[in-house]
Amino acid sequence: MTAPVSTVLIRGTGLLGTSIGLGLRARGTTVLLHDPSPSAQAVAQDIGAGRAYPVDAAGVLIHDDGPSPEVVIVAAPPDVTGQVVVDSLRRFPAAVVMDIASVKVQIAADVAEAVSEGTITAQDAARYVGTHPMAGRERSGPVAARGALFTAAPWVVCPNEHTAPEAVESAEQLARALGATVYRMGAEEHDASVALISHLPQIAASLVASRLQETPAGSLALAGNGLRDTTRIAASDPQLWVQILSANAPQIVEILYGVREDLNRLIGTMEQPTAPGSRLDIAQLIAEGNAGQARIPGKHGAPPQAFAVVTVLVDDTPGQIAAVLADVGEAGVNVEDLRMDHSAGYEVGMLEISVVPGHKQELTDALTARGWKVV
Ligand SMILES: NC(=O)c1ccc[n+]([C@@H]2O[C@H](COP(=O)([O-])OP(=O)(O)OC[C@H]3O[C@@H](n4cnc5c(N)ncnc54)[C@H](O)[C@@H]3O)[C@@H](O)[C@H]2O)c1
Ligand SMILES: O=C(O)C(=O)C[C@]1(C(=O)O)C=C[C@@H](O)C=C1
Repeated sequence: MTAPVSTVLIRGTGLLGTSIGLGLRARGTTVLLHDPSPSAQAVAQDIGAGRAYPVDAAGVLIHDDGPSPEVVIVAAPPDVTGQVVVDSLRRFPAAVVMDIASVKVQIAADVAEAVSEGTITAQDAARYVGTHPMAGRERSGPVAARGALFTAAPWVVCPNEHTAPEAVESAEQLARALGATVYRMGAEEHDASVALISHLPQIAASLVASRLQETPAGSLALAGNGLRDTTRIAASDPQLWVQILSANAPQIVEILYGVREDLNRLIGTMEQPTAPGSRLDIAQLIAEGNAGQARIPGKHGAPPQAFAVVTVLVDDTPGQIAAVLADVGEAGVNVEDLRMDHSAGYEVGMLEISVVPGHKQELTDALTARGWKVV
C-alpha cells in the first residue's frame, strides 16, 4: 500500500487523533504524536498510533532531527483548535495544517484573526485546511480509537478562497487513504448542515436519556432497541459537546425553534387525544418522521436500502461472534451491517446480521446447517 503522505504530526491523541494515527501507520506513514496529556500520549503510543514528537521540559514542541512533517493534523478539542492550528502554521513553515474539529466557522475565524494581528502571514494561512470526518464514537480518549473508524464515512473538506490547491489536495488524499468519501463545502454550509444532522441528534438523545435518571430499575429492565437506538450518543463526553454546541449555537437555535413549535403542537394534541383531528395530527407527526428517516443515505453514501436481517442466538462467551462471522464468510455472503443485542438477565445475545434481501434465505440455511440457532 502506498502511504498518502510520508510523515505526519498529530496534535491531540484522543479518540480521533489516535484513530487517524493507527489508520495512517497501517498505510505506511511515519506518524509523530503530541498531546499535552502525558497519559493520552502514552496510551496512543502503546497501542501503535505513532512515536512521540520531542518536547522541552515545559512540554513545548522542539526541533526533531528526523524528517519534518509534511502534514500536521490538529485533533484537539474545538476550543483550542484555532490556537494549535496557528501555532502549527508558525512552527512548521513547509507543512499543510489541517484540523478535524466538529465546527468550522470558528476555527477559520481564529486563523483569519491571527493573520490580521500579524501572528502569521496570509501565505501561512493558505496552508491551512479545515476538515471534519463524520465518524466518531460516544467515547473519548485513545483507548476507544480504531484505525478503521473512517472506512466508508463522509469526510468534509472546507477550503476558503485563500486556501492553496495543494493543501486541499493533501487533505483530501489523506482522508481518502483512510477509506473516507470526501465532500467539499464552505465552512458556513458545513456548520449549518451539522447543526441538523449531528448536533440536533446529540441534543435529542441527551434530552431523552436525561428523563431516565430517576426511572426505577424495574422499568429500565424492559428497555428494548427503541431506547438503545435513540440514546447511544447520550453517553458522549460533556466536555467536548459543550464546546461543539456553543461554537455552533446560532445555527442550532434556529432548528430548536422549529422543534419547539412541533413539540408545542404535539403537547396540545396529546392533551386532548380524542378531540376531532387529534389522531390525524399524531399520524402526521409519525409520517413526517418516516419521510425524513427515509432520506438518510445508507452505506457508502448510496441511497438507503432496506437490508434483510438474520438474527442468530449466540452464547455470551468470548469467540462466539467471530465463529458466526467465520461461518458467514464461508457461506460467501457479504455482511452489510452488524449489531449485538443482549436481553437483561440472560446469558445469550442476539447477533443481528444485515444482508441484501436476496441473501437472507441462503444465509439462514447455511448457518442452520452449521448448527447455529437462527431466530
Ligand atoms: N468524538 C467524535 O465523535 C468526533 C468526530 C469527529 C470530529 N471530532 C473532533 O475531533 C477533535 C477531537 O475529539 P476527540 O473525540 O478525539 O476528543 P478526545 O477528548 O478523545 O481527545 C482530545 C485530545 O486533545 C488533547 N488536547 C487538549 N488540548 C490540546 C492542545 N492544546 N494541543 C493538543 N492536544 C490537546 C486532549 O488531551 C485529548 O487527549 C474535536 O475537535 C472534535 O470536535 C470528534
Ligand atoms: O457516532 C458517533 O458516536 C458520533 O459521535 C459521530 C458524530 C456524528 O455523526 O454526529 C458526532 C460528532 C462528530 O463531529 C462527528 C460524528
